[in-house]
Amino acid sequence: MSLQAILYTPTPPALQILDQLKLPHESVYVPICTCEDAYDAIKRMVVRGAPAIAIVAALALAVELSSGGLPSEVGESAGDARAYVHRRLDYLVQSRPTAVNLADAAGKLKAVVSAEAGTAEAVVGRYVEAAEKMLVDDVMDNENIGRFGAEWILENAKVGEGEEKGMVAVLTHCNTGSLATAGYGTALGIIRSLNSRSNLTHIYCTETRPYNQGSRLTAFELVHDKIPATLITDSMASSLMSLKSIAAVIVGADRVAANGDTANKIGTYQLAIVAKYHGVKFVVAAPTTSIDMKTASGKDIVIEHRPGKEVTNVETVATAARGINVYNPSFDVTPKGLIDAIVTEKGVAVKDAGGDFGLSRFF
Ligand SMILES: CSC[C@H]1O[C@H](OP(=O)(O)O)[C@H](O)[C@@H]1O
Repeated sequence: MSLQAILYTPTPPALQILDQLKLPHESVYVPICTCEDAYDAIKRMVVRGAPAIAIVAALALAVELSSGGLPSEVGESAGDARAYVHRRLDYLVQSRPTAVNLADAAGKLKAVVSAEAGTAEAVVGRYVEAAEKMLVDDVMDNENIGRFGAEWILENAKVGEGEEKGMVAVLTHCNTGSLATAGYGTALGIIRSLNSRSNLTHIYCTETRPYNQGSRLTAFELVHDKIPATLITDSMASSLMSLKSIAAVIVGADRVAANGDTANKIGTYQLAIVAKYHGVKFVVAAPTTSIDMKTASGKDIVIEHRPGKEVTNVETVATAARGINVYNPSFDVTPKGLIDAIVTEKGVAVKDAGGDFGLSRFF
């Protein structure tokens, strides 16, 4: 049975998320009944992953509207309903700033309700229908990313010879699987596709300090799926690429700027530098919901900084000297020059002779 970060039923309207702060030790689902529940869960990273947080936010409002309808103080007109939906989405978008998926979903949902000229009930109905479609679409997008990414790597990366003819070993960072999306995953979706085609010899996953998405979540998914995998600390990645034949580094994205610069989990940028040095392909897996054509380049991407306790503590145990200052940016930006391919559900973008990814063709 595949792992699911998000459980949703339309009737009765109910949303539950897997508490990722408790993984890998416990698999506990927690109910999300209101936008406040969703905001808190996203902020505290009970649920995380660029696509997953967008879908949880969208469905939380769907459950809130389906369960209790519009609050009495909102009014009964379609205009009142539209304004209320806009306000709730604006609130949810503030929960985490770097991943564009949340703002992208909010913008699309606002457009849907703004186009509904009927009654307040019709506005609510259109919203719920559009939010539910995001859950379904994300899985299909990830399966397409998996297929396109596996094909590109096998055609363009250093594949094995002899006994490992046509096979590849790859490295991934953070968690981009079923625990970061509605299912299957983006970068991990490519890895699942390589594995299902029997073209994967091994995957190395980084621990991904300080939240440990790699050791706690990606390792959990790979063991669950019985995919041959090895966990390394973040500091081992350059040595691994110097000693092992790694065909590609495959990572996710929180926000791909219009020029291809990519914000992703902290530590991604240094992996791209090391990959370039060792001639290893560097592949970004990003649904078009992670591409922000309104942000020109990486320098314009807001980087979330998180509490120092994520660095000084492992769960409740303090491991750092009390009183030390902490620098804890949750993301960094990899410049487009270090990226060989951006794999979307609509196809693979590579740079032209002028260094342009031409991402506008996907919109
Ligand atoms: C397909 S998930 C994309 C992206 O989201 C993760 O960030 P976080 O765990 O802080 O939500 C990570 O950067 C993944 O690469």
